[in-house]
Amino acid sequence: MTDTLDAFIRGLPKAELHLHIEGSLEPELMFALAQRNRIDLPFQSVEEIRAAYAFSNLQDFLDIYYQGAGVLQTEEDFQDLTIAYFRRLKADGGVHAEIFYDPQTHTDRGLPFSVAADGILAGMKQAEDELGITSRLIMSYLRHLSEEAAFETLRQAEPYLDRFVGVGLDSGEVGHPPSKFANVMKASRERGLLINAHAGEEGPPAYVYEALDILGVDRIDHGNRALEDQALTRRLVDMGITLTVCPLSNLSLCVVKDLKEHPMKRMLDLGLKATCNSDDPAYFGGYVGDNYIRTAEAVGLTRDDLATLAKNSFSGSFLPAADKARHIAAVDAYLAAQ
Ligand SMILES: Nc1ncnc2[nH]cnc12
Ligand SMILES: [Zn+2]
Repeated sequence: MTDTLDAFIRGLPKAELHLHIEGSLEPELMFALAQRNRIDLPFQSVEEIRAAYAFSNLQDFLDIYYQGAGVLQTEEDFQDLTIAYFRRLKADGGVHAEIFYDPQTHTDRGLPFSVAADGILAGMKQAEDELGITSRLIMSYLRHLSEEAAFETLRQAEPYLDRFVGVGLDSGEVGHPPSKFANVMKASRERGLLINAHAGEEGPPAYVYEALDILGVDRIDHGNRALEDQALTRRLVDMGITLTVCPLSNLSLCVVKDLKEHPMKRMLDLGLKATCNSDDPAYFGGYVGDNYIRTAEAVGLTRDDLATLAKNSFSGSFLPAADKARHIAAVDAYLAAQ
């Protein structure tokens, strides 16, 4: 990889559309918050934490990720976590982000609903004021829990609904198909929320069909396994559905064995609206810029491919049409200036 491609990617204006804020908790901050909140961690050092980040599948990762989130106790903790992420995004040329958080991970350990929500929203405002980065917040339902528990989360979220752009569906996919959440997703949509679902990360193409047909999703998170089904792939292309693809996550969680086998290039060549994202960057070895760079290296993305990814990140965002057009024009202007 030449330095020039690295610089080209970091300067390319982009949005991140698939980021779990709890997944941006770096070991250093985990240690600092554990100390601040007098919480014992089962690790003696930052190096020991990083050494534990060797996953063979999604569940391996989730076990450590939910444990790590336990150090987040106060609004200030969530604000510190959030602004730290946006500083990284700024360094990678990010100008907008639509971020997930998992309310149930926090309410289930006794925090009031307001603590995480207010802290993250404060961090997002700080990012806009200090860094000029805009953002939107998406609350995700944990799919290993019941639909009833998701309904309870929607009830608790009632005072915040004007500050959430949408809902998501995450956590362990296999055995928890989108159809399990049909009613709560319908209720969420009726409250004006846009619908996202992780589908086709580890789960089969049938889960992607369910996300489309039963949930009526506005975006699919991951979507890799849709490529196993030609008719489904064609449908995603025809519908222009945005896929929030996460290459380094896919590598860490063994969705692909080698980054050289990653389908990103194939997705673009097929005309899918793929975007490039980091998912849980503190756990998967890279933020959004690293995801662009390492994928470009591994599968041979051209500058035009990279610009397409950046444009897809804006066209697939939940921003108003005029803002999308302004950001896409900025990508074209950036390309023309090279
Ligand atoms: N990659 C992922 N898949 C499902 N749930 C998640 N929660 C955080 N990251 C996730
Ligand atoms: Zn995810």
